[in-house]
Amino acid sequence: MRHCNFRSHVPPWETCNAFKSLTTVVSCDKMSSTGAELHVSGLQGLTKIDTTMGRTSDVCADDSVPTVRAQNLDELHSLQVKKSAPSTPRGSLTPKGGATAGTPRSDEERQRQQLQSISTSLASLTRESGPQVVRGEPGKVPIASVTGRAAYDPRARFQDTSDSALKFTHVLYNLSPAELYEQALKSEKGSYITSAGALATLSGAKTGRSPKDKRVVSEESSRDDLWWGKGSPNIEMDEETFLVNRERAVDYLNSLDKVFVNDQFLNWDPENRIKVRIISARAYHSLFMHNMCIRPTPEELEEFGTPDFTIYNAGKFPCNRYTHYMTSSTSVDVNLKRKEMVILGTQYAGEMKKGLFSLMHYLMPKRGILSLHSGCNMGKAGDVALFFGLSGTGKTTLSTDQNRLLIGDDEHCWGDGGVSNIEGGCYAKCIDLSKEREPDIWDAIKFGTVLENVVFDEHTREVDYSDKSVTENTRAAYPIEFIPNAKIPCVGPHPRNVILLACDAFGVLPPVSKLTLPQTMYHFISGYTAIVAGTEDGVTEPTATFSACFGAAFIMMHPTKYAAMLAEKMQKHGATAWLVNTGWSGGSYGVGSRMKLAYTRRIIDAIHDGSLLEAEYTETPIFSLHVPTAVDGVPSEILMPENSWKDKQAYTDTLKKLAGLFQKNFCNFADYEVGGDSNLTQEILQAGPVFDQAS
Ligand SMILES: Nc1ncnc2c1ncn2[C@@H]1O[C@H](COP(=O)(O)OP(=O)(O)OP(=O)(O)O)[C@@H](O)[C@H]1O
Ligand SMILES: O=C([O-])CC(=O)C(=O)O
Ligand SMILES: [Ca+2]
Ligand SMILES: [Mn+2]
Repeated sequence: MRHCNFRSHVPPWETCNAFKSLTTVVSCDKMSSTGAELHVSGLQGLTKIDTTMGRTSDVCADDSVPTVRAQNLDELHSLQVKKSAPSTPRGSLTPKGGATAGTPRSDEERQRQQLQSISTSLASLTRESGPQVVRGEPGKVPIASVTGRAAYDPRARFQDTSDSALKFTHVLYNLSPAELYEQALKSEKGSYITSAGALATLSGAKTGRSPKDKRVVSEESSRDDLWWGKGSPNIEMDEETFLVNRERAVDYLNSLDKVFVNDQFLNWDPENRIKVRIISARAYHSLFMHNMCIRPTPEELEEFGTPDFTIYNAGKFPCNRYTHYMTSSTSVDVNLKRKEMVILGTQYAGEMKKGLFSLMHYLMPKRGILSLHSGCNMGKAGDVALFFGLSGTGKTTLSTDQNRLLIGDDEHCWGDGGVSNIEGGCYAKCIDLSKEREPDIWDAIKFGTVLENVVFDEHTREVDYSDKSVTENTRAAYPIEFIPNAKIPCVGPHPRNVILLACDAFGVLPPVSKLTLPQTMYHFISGYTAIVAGTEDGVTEPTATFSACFGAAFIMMHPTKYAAMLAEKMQKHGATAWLVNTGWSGGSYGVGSRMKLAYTRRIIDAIHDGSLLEAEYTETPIFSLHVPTAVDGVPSEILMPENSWKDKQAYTDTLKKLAGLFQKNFCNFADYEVGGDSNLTQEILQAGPVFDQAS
């Protein structure tokens, strides 16, 4: 038998058995000469094919399995996906924010209201009343739709001259993690499933936040409450310019085939819960926020109503640099009066998380509730600890503790009733993550978790957590219930211990010290940590970072406002503060080494169980820190830093250098007046390092 020519087009790796058997059956002779004739004769009616092929009926088909109940493939596929059933009968709830309070609503009415609300969120000048929104993916039969403008004013329908006004906006509303995985894998390059089941993704050109591109609208409702000027994270923008950026983001979102909408909550304290809506262009962003914010139950979602705050995340779409106030292509803009935030030119998801945190730093203190950049956990006996610290100092690592209940890893509120987590998830650093050292975080990286900017094996999809090829800021975002001993609801009583974390790359701060109240205020306002800048360039000198309230990038009011609230609450509830150095020991970066996590954990254990409070203390020079002489499970020689440094002169020089940096930084706050005078500030100032520059 001769083979056809087409056979030779097939690359050698495709000569599988199936293909071979096909080519032996379909011979060239039939293809070239009789093929056309067969087709023609087929039109006239094919002779029925004899399926018995001469066999007798004792050889039969395998019908031991019942056949599928479908007439065609479409029908078969429709059997696969079952419609979600509502978990409560409609109309059985008393709506809080809904427009139809008290009256039962039909499914359609409820969906129409939901879409109307989304359409209103997406209103821009091209359509005034919002776009025509359709629920569900483009190409699929719409589940429900509302026509934005036409619904308000049918006469105005033909006055629009913009194509975008005529276009439908497809809304993927509060999708589940599985649906978001599918969306990401289908349309977002750089989406992969890792061997553990997490969704690996890239955040694009930005792998961290862009604080210099953050703008806050100066308007009459909040202007006088906010902290402006030197040291403040609030760089001013006017209302008009905000609208220019808002329009740009909304028009971009509406130009897309589909947008993702998340309606979720912030704050586990039911009295102070905030409803947020996040409109974004990527499944990655939707899944990230699904994990990080509090997830509404189906019943709560039904009654969601109008959001208290809305984020428009245009992600990769840049701002226009010709726009007033814009100094780069990235802009993250907060408008407290409009209750909106616009993100242009960055896909880093942390902008949304921390943008909402800024909002809480405004809303909560106005209600007498302190917002905190801290982790929080609780012992079995109900003893709560807060962990403050700048990025990378150990909030997530140390609040995730197998012996304690996790309330939250990053953002909390402290009110009259105790503490509450603002978020519904955790955002852990993953660089050099190991199962042995951080077992709970390791196990939380599974189906549903977003893994940002990690590197993995192309075949096994096994993540290499030591790989910094994309960035050192690799991250995992997972729902808090992925931690087995999470405390749900994420609330707790008043804290007993307040732990200030610093990663001191100078290696001169003791691994642990007990703070007086003025010292606590001093270190809280200072917000110190030291990172090692430019390791790639061979620069080994640590750089001190001071960030007021351990989160200057997120606070909205003057730091002393938060500090005074902290002092008042600590005093009232009898909390003890500690300064824990999770950074270097035995010398600065390059000479010493990072504190063993196991030692830090023993120190934290001793704080929790109350034993450290009973310890004997000695005082350090210059910083006057009270250092315990012994901690169970920790070598005593590392407790006083000067004992662990070989070069004593280098230790003293480095200590003075750091003290000088503290003093210089504190000058920014030294003459700030609280309650009409600066007495409090003076007392706090005296709790800082004291030394003679010349000696
Ligand atoms: N002694 C130590 N104590 C705490 N963390 C340590 C220690 N040694 C090394 N580490 C590492 O330092 C990192 C601490 O990061 P972590 O995620 O806890 O930061 P964070 O304070 O939560 O910051 P962010 O606010 O950015 O989330 C982890 O990667 C952890 O493994
Ligand atoms: O916001 C981020 O990108 C990460 C974080 O928690 C912080 O920086 O404090
Ligand atoms: Ca963290
Ligand atoms: Mn943080």
